[in-house]
Amino acid sequence: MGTATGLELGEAATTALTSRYEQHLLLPQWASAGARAVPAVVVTGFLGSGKTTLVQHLLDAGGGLRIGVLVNEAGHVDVDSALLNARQRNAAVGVRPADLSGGCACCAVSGAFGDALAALVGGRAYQELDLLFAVASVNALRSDRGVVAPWGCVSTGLSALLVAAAGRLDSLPPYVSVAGSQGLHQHTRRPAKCHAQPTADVTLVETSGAADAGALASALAGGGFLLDSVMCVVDAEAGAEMLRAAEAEEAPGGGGGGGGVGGVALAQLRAADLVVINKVDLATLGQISDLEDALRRINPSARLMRCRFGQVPPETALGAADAPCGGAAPGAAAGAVDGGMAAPEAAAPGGGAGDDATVGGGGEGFLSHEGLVARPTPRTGAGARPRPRLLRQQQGERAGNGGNGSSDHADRQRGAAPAHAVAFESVSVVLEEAPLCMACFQAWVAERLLRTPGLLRAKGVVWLSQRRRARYVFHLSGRARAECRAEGPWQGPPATRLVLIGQSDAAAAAATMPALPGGAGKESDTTSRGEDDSGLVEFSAEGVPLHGVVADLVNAQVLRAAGAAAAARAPGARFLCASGGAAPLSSLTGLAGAERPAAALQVAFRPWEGAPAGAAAWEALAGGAGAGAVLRRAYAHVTSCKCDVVAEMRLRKN
Ligand SMILES: Nc1nc2c(ncn2[C@@H]2O[C@H](COP(=O)(O)OP(=O)(O)OP(=O)(O)O)[C@@H](O)[C@H]2O)c(=O)[nH]1
Repeated sequence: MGTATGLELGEAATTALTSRYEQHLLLPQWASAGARAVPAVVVTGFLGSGKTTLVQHLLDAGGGLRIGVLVNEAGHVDVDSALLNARQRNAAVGVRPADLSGGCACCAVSGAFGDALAALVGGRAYQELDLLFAVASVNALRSDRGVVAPWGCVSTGLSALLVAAAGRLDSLPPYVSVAGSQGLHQHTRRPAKCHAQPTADVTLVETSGAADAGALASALAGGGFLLDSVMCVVDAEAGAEMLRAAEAEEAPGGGGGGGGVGGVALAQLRAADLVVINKVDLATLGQISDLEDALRRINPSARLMRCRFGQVPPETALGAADAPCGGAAPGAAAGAVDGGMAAPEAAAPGGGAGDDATVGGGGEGFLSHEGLVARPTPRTGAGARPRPRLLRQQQGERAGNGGNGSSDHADRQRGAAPAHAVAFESVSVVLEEAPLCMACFQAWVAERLLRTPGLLRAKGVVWLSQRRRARYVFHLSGRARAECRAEGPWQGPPATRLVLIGQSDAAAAAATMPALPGGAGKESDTTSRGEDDSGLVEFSAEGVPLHGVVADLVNAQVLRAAGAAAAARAPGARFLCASGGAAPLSSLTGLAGAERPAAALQVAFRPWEGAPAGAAAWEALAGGAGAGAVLRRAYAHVTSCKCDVVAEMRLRKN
């Protein structure tokens, strides 16, 4: 099945996950559990690093496995489950949302999470499902409160077969106990037991990027779930810089005390069994190499794995704690750091040649799952299974050695505020009455969101007047990279719902929208009118990819040229949206450039005095040196070659 990024999953990938799962069930600790415990994987990572993207990939790769997902979300607008649901072929089922309000949610998360787990395994709908896709939304921030989102499901039949084959029949006594409201060390408090028939094969737990995974892991481990491993996703482009700052902050005299952004990131990394270095398409080999050095310093025993768009080999979702530690697998080249995979295209150690080039798909030094031959991770001994690092840490802390991770919750026990509670604020923006003018939205993004210091993340869905029927998904993450793309029609009533997350009052500052409804800008007038296409130009480059044409590069050129031309002529007119087309939707990450192919691009111009409308505006702004010319130049050689592929370039006004 194609993903939103256009990357394909092979049958081998799904089979690999299934066979990894079978191996799990045959392990002695699972067989002797006396209950049908469900393996649980905690997926953590800093804000915007790509957790949802990775989880989505694993869901796509799930094949016959019934995978439940609990999403620990920041902010009261539950964006992540909406985003996941949007891409799922699942129907939502009617499990009543649970209110998780009250208290610092990361520290109250065990109780809330416990309730979510209990409901998960006890609900009637759950009993009827083959595969559960569960989303538990838990607020990890101070200002907003979370809710547990409705759960969705898909049906397959393979899992029952696997369970039977492994001798783990559903008639085994089911038992789930989840407990604790005070974080890592008190997971036996407030026991909440639920007798039910758990039928999910694997539970993936996605934490919000601001959350400490410890409380979630404790709740899982203290219940009928077996904590399999903790994965931490890191942004290849933004990661090294952030970790440098975090380590400096943590150093004696650094003044951080773990209460800043970096403290949360370090705690997450130290708890990880597997660190996924995501977004390698945006980073140079030098950046990735620096990042890997930092990661090995912070957590020498974690496995490291590079990928883009979360495309890890699906079977790594299970058994990360089993793999040989220390980064590189035996026999793998230095830098090719997957403990469980053969790696024919090993990354160049130390950055290698091409240090200045980003590491795109298949580029030098890039290690992706494509082309890799999956094989099971070797075990360290007959039946041996190392405990996930997080559990080892907790054990160490209880034994009084302090450990490295989860000092946040240790602080909490000593009465101090948890680190994340003082580090982040979230603000939700909900506009239901009218769609937004695309140009105004773009201007707000370019002039406000991208220029507010301390704003770490923004995401959500956007309702635009130029495309009322299309549901646009917006992300701002990493190094001020903004992306907005249409993802099909609205499933429910359209509305703009955004969550902004930042340090201190950055989110609140950024949320002011002078040019949007409710604000003071005159442009807001346009939103109350009908379909408004003034200033919007959609142009398509159809027929790509062509022989001899690198669509990614062409798109990057187009966007840069259009952005530069537009920005020079009209401030705020340089933000581009990708729209759906015949080709897979693409991700236009970055304001002025894109490294990924697009089927159709949109650019909207904020009206300015004397601006011509529509296509004329496009020509006025981008005409001579703009996108049209760039496209024509890029494809010029194709028409004169012997290829039977024809480049069709169009500038199309909506
Ligand atoms: N270029 C590029 N963009 C990526 C990659 N992976 C994810 N993204 C984009 O990064 C943005 C954030 O991705 P998410 O998966 O939502 O990140 P997240 O970690 O779940 O975010 P939070 O839950 O808010 O912490 C989205 O715009 C993704 O499309 C990648 O490998 N390369």
